[in-house]
Amino acid sequence: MDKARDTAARILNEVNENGAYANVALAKYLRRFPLSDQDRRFVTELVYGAVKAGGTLDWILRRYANRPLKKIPPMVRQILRLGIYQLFYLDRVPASAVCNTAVDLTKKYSHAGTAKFVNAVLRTAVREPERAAFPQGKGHAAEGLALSSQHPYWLVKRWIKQFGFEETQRLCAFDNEQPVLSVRTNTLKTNREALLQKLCEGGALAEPSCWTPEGIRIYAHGALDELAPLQQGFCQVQDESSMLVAHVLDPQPGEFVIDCCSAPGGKTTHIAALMQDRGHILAGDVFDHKLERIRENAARLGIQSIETKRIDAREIGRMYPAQADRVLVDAPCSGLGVLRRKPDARWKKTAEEIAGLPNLQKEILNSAAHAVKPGGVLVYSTCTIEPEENQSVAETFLRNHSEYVLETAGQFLPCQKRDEAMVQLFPQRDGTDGFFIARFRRSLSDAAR
Ligand SMILES: C[S@@+](CC[C@H](N)C(=O)[O-])C[C@H]1O[C@@H](n2cnc3c(N)ncnc32)[C@H](O)[C@@H]1O
Repeated sequence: MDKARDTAARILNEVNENGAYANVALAKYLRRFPLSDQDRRFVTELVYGAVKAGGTLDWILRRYANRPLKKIPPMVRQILRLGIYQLFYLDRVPASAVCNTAVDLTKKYSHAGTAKFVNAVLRTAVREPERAAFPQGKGHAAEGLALSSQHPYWLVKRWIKQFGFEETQRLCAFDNEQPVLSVRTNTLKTNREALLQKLCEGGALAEPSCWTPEGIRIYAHGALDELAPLQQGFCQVQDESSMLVAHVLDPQPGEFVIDCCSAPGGKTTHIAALMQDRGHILAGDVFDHKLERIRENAARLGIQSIETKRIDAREIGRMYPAQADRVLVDAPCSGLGVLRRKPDARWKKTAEEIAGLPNLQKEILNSAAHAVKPGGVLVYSTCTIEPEENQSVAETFLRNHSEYVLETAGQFLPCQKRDEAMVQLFPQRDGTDGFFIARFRRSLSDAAR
């Protein structure tokens, strides 16, 4: 029995059938079922590859399977997806090995008839690959792009409306790139030069980020749990564009700051560092188990000024009326600006789910507005590129809150200032994760209504 493919199929089953996150399921199985280093790498490649190619693999599979995929038992479906992935996307595995191992594996999970079916599907795919040629030409461009770039068709159509075809092509290509690991120097313990030196001495290939004074891009590194400076609290894993948010908030030592949607604490711990760990940061989130992650991060980084609390951000204004110097709303969002970092995310999102988000975002922002002191600052950020969750939410907020003015967020960017009042970073234009940041100031005289 091929242990690597068996493990990969079971992980895929957790992700596709039980909604598990790919990285979490992968880590769990690799811990539970020890494999050789070579097999671990193969399983990782199979799982991430097949998860990212999700809908495209199913489209290919439908060209060869004579029954609806829903009618195929779940484990057999995963085995077929893995088989198709290896045949169409991995050159180095011989086709006969792909078919034989898939058939053997099917016998473990199903009966001989199903094994025959799997054999027929995969061998036909080997003999007639042209059946799976993606549609192209007039009227098929969007579908062809969706299939070849491994993105859902609805999303590609939506982006083509927003950006045009060529920019959508570049955006999808960006999502498929290998993301660079970026870390933020913990300035409470060290400085960027010293950290860069430590990282390089440890064998990493790293360079300073051009977006923030604390950011570092790491191109080559071993396992994260063996990256000593990270374990010792000299840095925090955080995306470069996400590091801009705390700079736009611009917190000062001694202040009371509320971070409403704060887990796992990337921005909260950055805020604490900018405040030199002096003052009080209330880090709220609706999920208890996520608050634990903030406490772990704060302890590792040596931060004292953060208090975590389970709070629905829609209640924050009522609980802390006009009390905070600054409030950050890093809102729950569709995350469409960070798809390259989450191979499973693109297939889990739906247009309906996204349509429901602006209401929640507006409610949170409305409530947060009441928690800001007169003269204080409110920042709204998301990691998406959808105008409905970004500019529209900010504009509605301004219409309903005449006690707030919009400030020029672009002027608070630490390294590359912009004239934009609301900052929107696009992967295909800026080469970073997609991020949105707006900054509002409450007038000194008015009370929020
Ligand atoms: C974009 S993430 C925050 C990331 C975090 N700020 C960071 O930098 O590490 C959004 C967070 O909002 C939380 N959330 C969702 N709905 C919420 C609500 N109604 N009130 C408070 N937090 C909420 C989610 O649990 C999630 O942790």
